[in-house]
Amino acid sequence: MAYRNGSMKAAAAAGGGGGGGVRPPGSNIKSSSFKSRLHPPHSSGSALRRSSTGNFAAAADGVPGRVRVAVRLRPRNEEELHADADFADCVELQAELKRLKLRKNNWEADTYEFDEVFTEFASQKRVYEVVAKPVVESVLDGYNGTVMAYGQTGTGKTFTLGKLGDDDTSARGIMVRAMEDILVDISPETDSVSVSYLQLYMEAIQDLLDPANDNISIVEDPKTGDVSLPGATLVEIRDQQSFVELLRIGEAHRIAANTKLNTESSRSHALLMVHIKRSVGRDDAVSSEVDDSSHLVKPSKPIVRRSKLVLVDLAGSERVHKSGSEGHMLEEAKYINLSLSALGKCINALAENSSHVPVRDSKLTRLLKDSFGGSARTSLIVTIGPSPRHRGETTSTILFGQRAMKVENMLKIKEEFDYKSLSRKLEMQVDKLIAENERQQKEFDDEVEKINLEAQDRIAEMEKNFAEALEKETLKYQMEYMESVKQLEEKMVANQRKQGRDSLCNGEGIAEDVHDVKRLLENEIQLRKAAEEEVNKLKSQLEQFMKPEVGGDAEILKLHKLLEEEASKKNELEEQIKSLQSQLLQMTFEADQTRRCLERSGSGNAFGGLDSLMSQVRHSQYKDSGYGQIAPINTLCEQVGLQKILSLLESEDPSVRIHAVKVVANLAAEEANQQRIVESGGLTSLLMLLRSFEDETVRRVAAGAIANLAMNEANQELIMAQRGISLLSMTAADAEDPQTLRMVAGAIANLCGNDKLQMRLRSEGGIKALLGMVRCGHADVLSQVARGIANFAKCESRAATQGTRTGRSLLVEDGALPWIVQNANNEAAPIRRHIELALCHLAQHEANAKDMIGGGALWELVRISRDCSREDIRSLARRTLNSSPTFRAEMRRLRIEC
Ligand SMILES: Nc1ncnc2c1ncn2[C@@H]1O[C@H](COP(=O)(O)OP(=O)(O)OP(=O)(O)O)[C@@H](O)[C@H]1O
Repeated sequence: MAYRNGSMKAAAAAGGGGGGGVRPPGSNIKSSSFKSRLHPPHSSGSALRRSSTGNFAAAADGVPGRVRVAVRLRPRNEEELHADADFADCVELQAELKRLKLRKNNWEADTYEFDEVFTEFASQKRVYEVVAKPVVESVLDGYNGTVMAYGQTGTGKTFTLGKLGDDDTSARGIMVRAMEDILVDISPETDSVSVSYLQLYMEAIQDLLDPANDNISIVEDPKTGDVSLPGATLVEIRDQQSFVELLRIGEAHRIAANTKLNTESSRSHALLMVHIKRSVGRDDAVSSEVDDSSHLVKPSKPIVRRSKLVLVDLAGSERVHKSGSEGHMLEEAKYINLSLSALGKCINALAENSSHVPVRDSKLTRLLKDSFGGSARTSLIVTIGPSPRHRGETTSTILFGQRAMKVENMLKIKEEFDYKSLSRKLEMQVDKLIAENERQQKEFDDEVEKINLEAQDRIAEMEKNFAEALEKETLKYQMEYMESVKQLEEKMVANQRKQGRDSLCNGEGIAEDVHDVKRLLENEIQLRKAAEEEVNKLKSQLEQFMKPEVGGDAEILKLHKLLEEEASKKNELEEQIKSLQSQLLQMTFEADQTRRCLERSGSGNAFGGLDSLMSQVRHSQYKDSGYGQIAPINTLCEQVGLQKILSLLESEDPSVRIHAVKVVANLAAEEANQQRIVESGGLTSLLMLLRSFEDETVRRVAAGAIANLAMNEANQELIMAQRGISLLSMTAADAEDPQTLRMVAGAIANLCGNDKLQMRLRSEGGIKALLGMVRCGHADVLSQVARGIANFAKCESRAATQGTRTGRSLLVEDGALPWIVQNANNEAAPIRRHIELALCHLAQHEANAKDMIGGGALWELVRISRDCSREDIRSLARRTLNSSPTFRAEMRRLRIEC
């Protein structure tokens, strides 16, 4: 067994990468491998990538990568089986040792070591996986790659690279299998694959996908040295089927010829260029412009890797005398050989690290500039035939492969920013930001609206509270004022009573009373001051409220109005105080007058001398007792005579007077007797009895009799004419017994129902007498008082309707309203009923409306209109409220519906 010479050994040793070159037997020959021991950066981790053991670290600076070379032996063809039947193959393969022995003769052989040695039995699959797959993987990782077949014509270059395997998929060549792996690995959403298919024929580059395009220029990037063919058709590949179709089209356009050595001899170099563009996002490479937007997802900076896989099916080198090429085919052969020879020279130069590599000698070397000594990962498969007849060509091929193994490439990854993709991503980001901004703006607007509404609600509530507080205060001061007036009036009545009772009234008592009244006035002045202070307080609250942020102009105007009303009420109070002061002066004057008058007249006994009648009365009583039954009063009257009975009313004997008054009262209860009693002077006598302070019974019975007489309209006028109202008022002020008061109140109540007596009754203190009696608190008394007020109000209302009366009610003027309002909801039904009617009558007169509103009567009227158990009163109240403009306006203001 022969070995190659020493110079080859040295060259092989210098080849690096742990492989290649001829090694002497027993020397430390390392088995080379197509599989690199380096791993590429940014591996996508696909199944395809996992099969790779390539290592391409430090891609930016490039990693060294020797050209890998495999040799493939074609099986003997038909012709060789016959022609060389008696001869052994010119090569002997030791595949497991990756060695090839080239026989020089029967006893001598040269041994060559390759990165891989494929016997004639090697499958297409294995050839692909060993030779091409590592390159394909590198390309998918972003490196350029070249797989090239070189060999004598007819040795299986096209078979190895371009076989489509239509009928037998196991026969598929490297081109088909490479694309299958590429399509499996890439992501259709972010990556793209496109191909161009060209042939270099007689130094012209023709587009196999568009044969008319037959003079494509080679463009070299002066900076990077990258080679490109911008004029070539570039077809994007989406599926395997369309790719195979493309190959079929290209194959159909490839120039081939029938030579002696190959019936389908390719007459051109074919180059399939597969361009891969892959997007690789990098989270660590975020642009500073978006760093501030921490709430946003940072867009990764889009990186694109562009790589290129070049699959080269070289035309076969041929000895023209063997191939039988002549004429045009000879020309073709010359071009083929010329370009292959140029390729060989370049590889020699590169293998020997020559400073000059004659790349420009042919288009083939220009096209493959990157594949040998460039930045691509390159695999070369050299195909050989077994025939000893072609030993020379086989040797030449093997030596070409050996030299190629010494060529060192510097693998570089090509990455660039994908500005288009970045722009798209940023646009999406901007859209998101705009949408987010709009959402936040809407949220903000909604929030502002909500706050506005809440503020309005709060202002409305404050307004309401303020109005309520104001109203409450007003009411409070009015009540206090009324209370003061009442006290004054009580005092006045007490004075009257004292004047009437004490014949010798001395100046000291009056002075005391005057002093008391003055004290009350001082209290009143204090109250007025308190009211003024309250008004000032309200004013300051108003000023506070007038601040722009609290209330608007309308609110301020409203408050002004309320203040004005408050001030006018205060003025009214002052007026009333003045009036009370003048009344006090009048009272003092009258008291003096009365005292003087009494001093002048002295006291006397107007009654007497009726003993006989008395005995009859006593007898009558006795008879009643003795017979067990009461004799009818009328019978007594007939027997004794009315005149006689009436005269007994003035008897000096108190017991006689009592019996006599009882008799008269019983008679007065009969309507038929009333006129006779009055005509006979009974009314006068009865009125006089009211003065008999010493006996409550006499006064009570007399008052009852007067009350009965007062039921008759004619008698009412007589009672009034005889100053009966003054006497009744006096009794009302003085009496303590509820029954006496009930009788007096009943009598006055009857008088109140007379239209003609209204003014006089009032001027003689009838209303005040009525009101004075409420101090008693007895329901019977209160009921009579309420009845009197209702009667009076009814007459007033009638007079107002008839136009005979104007101005506000005398009841109101005499201060009846607070008591009326206070008792409008009295639990005793008779009292309540009379007062409800009184309120309705008062309300019918528009002049009373303002006082009634001020006094709180409106609320009672509204309640009556809603709750009164009697339908007629309910509807009367409703009608009354609705017919009064003042009430209507107030109800609108208070948002009350009736
Ligand atoms: N490994 C192989 N196994 C079986 N048949 C093969 C093998 N290699 C080549 N052949 C056959 O040999 C013949 C020639 O092969 P092919 O056309 O691929 O050679 P070539 O090197 O491309 O020739 P040329 O350079 O003239 O184009 C074909 O019929 C092919 O089928």
